[in-house]
Amino acid sequence: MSISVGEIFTYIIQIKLILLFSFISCALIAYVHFLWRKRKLIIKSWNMPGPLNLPFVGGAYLFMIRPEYIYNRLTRMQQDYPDIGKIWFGSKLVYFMTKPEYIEKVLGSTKLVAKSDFYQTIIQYIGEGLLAAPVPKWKKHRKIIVPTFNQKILESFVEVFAEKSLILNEILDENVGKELNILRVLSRCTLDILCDTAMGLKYDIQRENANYEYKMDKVMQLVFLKLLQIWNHIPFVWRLLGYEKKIQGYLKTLSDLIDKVIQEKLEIVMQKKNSTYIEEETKKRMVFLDYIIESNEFTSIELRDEVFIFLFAGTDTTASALSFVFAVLGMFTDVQDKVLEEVLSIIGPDKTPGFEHLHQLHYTERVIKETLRLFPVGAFFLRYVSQDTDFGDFVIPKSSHVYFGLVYIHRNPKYWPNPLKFDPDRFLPEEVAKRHPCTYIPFSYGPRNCIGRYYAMMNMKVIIATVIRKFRIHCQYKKIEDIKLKTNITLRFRDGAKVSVTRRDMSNN
Ligand code: HEM
Repeated sequence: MSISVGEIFTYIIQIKLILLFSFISCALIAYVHFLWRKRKLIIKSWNMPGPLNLPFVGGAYLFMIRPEYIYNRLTRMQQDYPDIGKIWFGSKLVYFMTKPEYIEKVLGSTKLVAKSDFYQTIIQYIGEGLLAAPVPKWKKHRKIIVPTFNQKILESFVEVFAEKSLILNEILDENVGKELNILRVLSRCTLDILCDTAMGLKYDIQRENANYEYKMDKVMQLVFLKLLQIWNHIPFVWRLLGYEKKIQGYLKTLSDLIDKVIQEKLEIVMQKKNSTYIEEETKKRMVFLDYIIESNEFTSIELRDEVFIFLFAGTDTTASALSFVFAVLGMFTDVQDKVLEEVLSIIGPDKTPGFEHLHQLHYTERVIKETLRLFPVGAFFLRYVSQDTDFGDFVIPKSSHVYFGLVYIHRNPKYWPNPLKFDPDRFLPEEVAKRHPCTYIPFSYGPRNCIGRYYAMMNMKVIIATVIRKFRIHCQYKKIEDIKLKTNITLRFRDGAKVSVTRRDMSNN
């Protein structure tokens, strides 16, 4: 029996129709299943405003744009839905809030300390250190780590901040008059400082050319892409695009540094154990890594994860914040002159900055705070809502997530009049007292806030004081509006910092 060409054609059409029908049916069943599984969240969040959600992807289609524009879109979303809004990101219900009272309710709670599932990507590549750790581990580790940054220990770090800032000055001196990649120079400096202070190991990272900061930046860019571009959640697509190979390549160099840090430290600890005489000096220099090793509470993987998270959270953030401070000082010469004047009057023209000086640098501190208001380098973070939480007018249901985007929170005209004006006096104590504490949260807020905030402030003051006495800082941007932002987890200049330095003639500054 022979089959005609026409019949073959009809069969093919029929098979195609069956396949199409099966596909649509499967998609429909999957979608109904999704709606059924998420019914409680859907019903409870029904009246909350937010952008249009499409089946399967929710509002994630909004982020199908060039990565450098994603943060702007997130900021616009906060602006479009004042106080609070919601978006479905795939199967995740995410609230974004800007009203300080709401923010306080979440961040101030001792019950809502879990990080959102979005941190799984951080865990996958950087590990389960404090920043992303699940709650039981976080509680145990935070209790051990907090005392390793107490005032006495911080005080002993000032000497290192100053010593490493002098190397930074040498590097700046070699680059006088050139437009610098200031973020890179500062990242090397803060990494050098962190290895010496928190890890107790002396390296010469500022002079070495290992490019740790470059690779860390790349890792963060890729983590950010994986977080916010939903197709990257599919492992096959992520690999196909070549991102897995790239990120593993960058991670290799960072892993080598972490292994080196831990290996050297363990050797020192062993030597100490085997020696009957422990020098007073060694005892005095016990720091973060010594304490966590000697606590015997960390497995080798946990130790590695904590070192990694501190190398990232403690260096990239501070360097990024400083790069914005430098840009601001370069843009507003009157502010720069006032900072210099304060540094000269409190520390003097040549004296090494000491702990006793730092709390007297009031104006410098206000400049740093105002910079962190406009450029909150820990640009966003998320929490997981582990129980229904009543906000009076509405309830945020269990199993949803909350997104905090700091640029909009810090530039919200409702709480910050003339928000783009750079005005350090917003941080005079009497002005601060007028505001709700959650209008300004550069170091987050509540029990899971930044563990290194005092360290960071002291580190920044020493670096600024050291640099400003030797160099005049210049920046090509003229006003805050000119600085376009992007983020790779931490905040960055979209078009570079455009900062340069010239030597200061101290006879007329
Ligand atoms: C200007 C500098 C810094 C800024 C703006 C900053 C900002 C932040 C923010 C916003 C968070 C909360 C992140 C989240 O909830 O996901 C955080 C957490 C954290 N920061 Fe910082 N940080 C800075 C410097 C540092 C330094 C110097 C260290 C360490 C020496 C550090 C260590 C950490 C750690 C370990 C966490 C996680 C805390 C926890 O979950 O318990 N940070 N930081």
